[in-house]
Amino acid sequence: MIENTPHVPITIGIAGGTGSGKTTFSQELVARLKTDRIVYLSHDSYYKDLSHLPLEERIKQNFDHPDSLETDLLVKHILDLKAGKSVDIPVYSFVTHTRTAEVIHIMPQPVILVEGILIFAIKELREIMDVKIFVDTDADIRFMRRLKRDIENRGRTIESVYNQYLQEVRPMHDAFVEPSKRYADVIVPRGGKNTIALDMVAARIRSYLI
Ligand SMILES: Nc1ncnc2c1ncn2[C@@H]1O[C@H](COP(=O)(O)OP(=O)(O)O)[C@@H](O)[C@H]1O
Ligand SMILES: Nc1ccn([C@@H]2O[C@H](COP(=O)(O)O)[C@@H](O)[C@H]2O)c(=O)n1
Repeated sequence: MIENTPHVPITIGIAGGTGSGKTTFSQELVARLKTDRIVYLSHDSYYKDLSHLPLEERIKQNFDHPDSLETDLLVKHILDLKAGKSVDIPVYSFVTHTRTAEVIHIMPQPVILVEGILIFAIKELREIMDVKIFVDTDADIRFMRRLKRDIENRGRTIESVYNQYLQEVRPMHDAFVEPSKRYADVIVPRGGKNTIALDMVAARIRSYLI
């Protein structure tokens, strides 16, 4: 049950492991809704800038631990949007592990969609979500998707994806992401291809927007 009145923006969190289909699910949702009264924030945009470190040091960071993200800024941005203020979202590069010089200016809207692997694992974020959806996909499928995506889009080698997965991604998933599933209101198998779940969530948002 969503308790917000139409005057207070509603915040919907979409969590799940890396490669689970969070982005795909969010994009499908936005496409179904056919409205510009929704803003989309990814926790990924708030990775800390590592430009002060040489590249060989940047790649040694654990990007799957909560400390690698500037969560305070994401919380502030969500609260600002809820209060009717616009915000400037950082733009992050997964190739250089740095924030670019650009920002994306976002105006407040009645629906705030927030996505990220750790958003239910961090209390401050979890507590400002009105609806929590966890996209649940088997680890082997997630790894295969990630391998392809990281090589094609994030400038990685097969070896670097293997090593990062074994050293950081899998242990941090087990320590933080998987246990955070218990906080979800809805658990969605098959992610962005689950049309029943997408229709149900889209219908609930539509009724809120009327
Ligand atoms: N249900 C699906 N079937 C096949 N490929 C998918 C599916 N969901 C996502 N993908 C692909 O897997 C990759 C990772 O999906 P994405 O939505 O970006 O995951 P996440 O945001 O959870 O990391 C993308 O290349 C996407 O196109
Ligand atoms: N510089 C970085 C920052 C993050 N990552 C990885 O991104 C994953 C989270 O993004 P998804 O789109 O997959 O949910 C996370 O598992 C980090 O390992 C990275 O590789 N490099």
